[in-house]
Amino acid sequence: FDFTHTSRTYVDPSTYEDPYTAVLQFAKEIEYDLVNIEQVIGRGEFGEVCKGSLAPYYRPIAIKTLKVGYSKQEKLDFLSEASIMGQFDHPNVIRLEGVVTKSRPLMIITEYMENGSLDAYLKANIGKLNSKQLAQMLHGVASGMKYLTDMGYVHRDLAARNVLVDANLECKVSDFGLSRELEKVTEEEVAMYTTRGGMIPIRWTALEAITKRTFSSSSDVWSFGIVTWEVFSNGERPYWEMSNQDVVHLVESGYRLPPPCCCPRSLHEMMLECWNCDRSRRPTFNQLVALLGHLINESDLLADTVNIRPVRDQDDCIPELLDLSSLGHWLEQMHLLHHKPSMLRYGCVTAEQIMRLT
Ligand SMILES: CCCCn1c(-c2ccccc2C)cn2c3c(=O)[nH]c(=O)n(C)c3nc12
Repeated sequence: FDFTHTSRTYVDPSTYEDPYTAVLQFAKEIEYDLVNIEQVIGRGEFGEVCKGSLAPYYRPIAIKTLKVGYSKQEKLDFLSEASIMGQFDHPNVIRLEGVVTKSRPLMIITEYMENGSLDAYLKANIGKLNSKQLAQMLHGVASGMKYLTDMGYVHRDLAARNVLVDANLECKVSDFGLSRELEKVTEEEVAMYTTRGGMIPIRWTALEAITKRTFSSSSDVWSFGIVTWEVFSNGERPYWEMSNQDVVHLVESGYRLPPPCCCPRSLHEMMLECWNCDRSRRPTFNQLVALLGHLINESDLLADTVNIRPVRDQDDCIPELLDLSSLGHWLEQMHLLHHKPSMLRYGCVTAEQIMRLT
């Protein structure tokens, strides 16, 4: 037995018959009067997400509330998220402050992340983050996922929308539901298969998890590859407007997302490793943390981008031109040229270049 590796294993809250016992086992009950709700910052399916502060020090907090009229199952899922979060203690996993269960509405209270969810942050900061900063953000996500894997927790919904960003651009894994909050996955993304009554967001989920419902830390690694693509694509939607059906067929036939505009070759290679159809051949989060750490410390991370930056005068702010041979080739192979409009929004190719593709 390896005594050096003392990882506490995560306890599935559904092993407790009473959800209240589970949540108070892992979460601190907070006095409702100490919670100051300041403003609504998001809307979950179960209720609102608010920014607030916690007396007596008025530390900034985020609060998830469970709306009145919730079902028994919704209460179970709501409390189980707190029971799960309360077991974790890592700088790259959102920290639980406590819960309000002795008054209504039920609340889950966490540390406050000033820069919100990663997908929204990327869309709001297009072109402002360099490859090294993006790789550092991914290093944080991978570190959080390594910790969760060591704790024996499989996330099943790792996506940029479920990662939060603090004031120092530190990224923290969030969203520990047992079933998935619908509003995060549109109806169109709901797969036919579900595991425990939850919904599966197809374009982030490993093939074997979609077809055989085998979720594992290796299927979380596949999702991490998709998050890497999102991070280097300014929060672009994976597979653009393609239908779920197309995504599954495309991936089953071995196709993979192309390198994002201005993405270092090493990062796209890492994505492809995460998307190996044989899950035993994918890297572990341990290896991903080490690889990203190495790339960040290597000074020339920027050097090996996939796209050749044309020599332009300084004030020219036109983004990198895509290496169209790869993009055009990829689109052609998949007869996806009808996705031209979305490629234009993609921000790296011009209309005239797309026309040249046809
Ligand atoms: C993807 C997470 C959505 C809900 N949520 C949470 C959160 C997440 C899980 C349990 C409880 C809470 C309050 C913190 N924060 C935050 C935050 O700290 N800062 C933010 O700006 N936003 C939008 C947040 N949204 C949340």
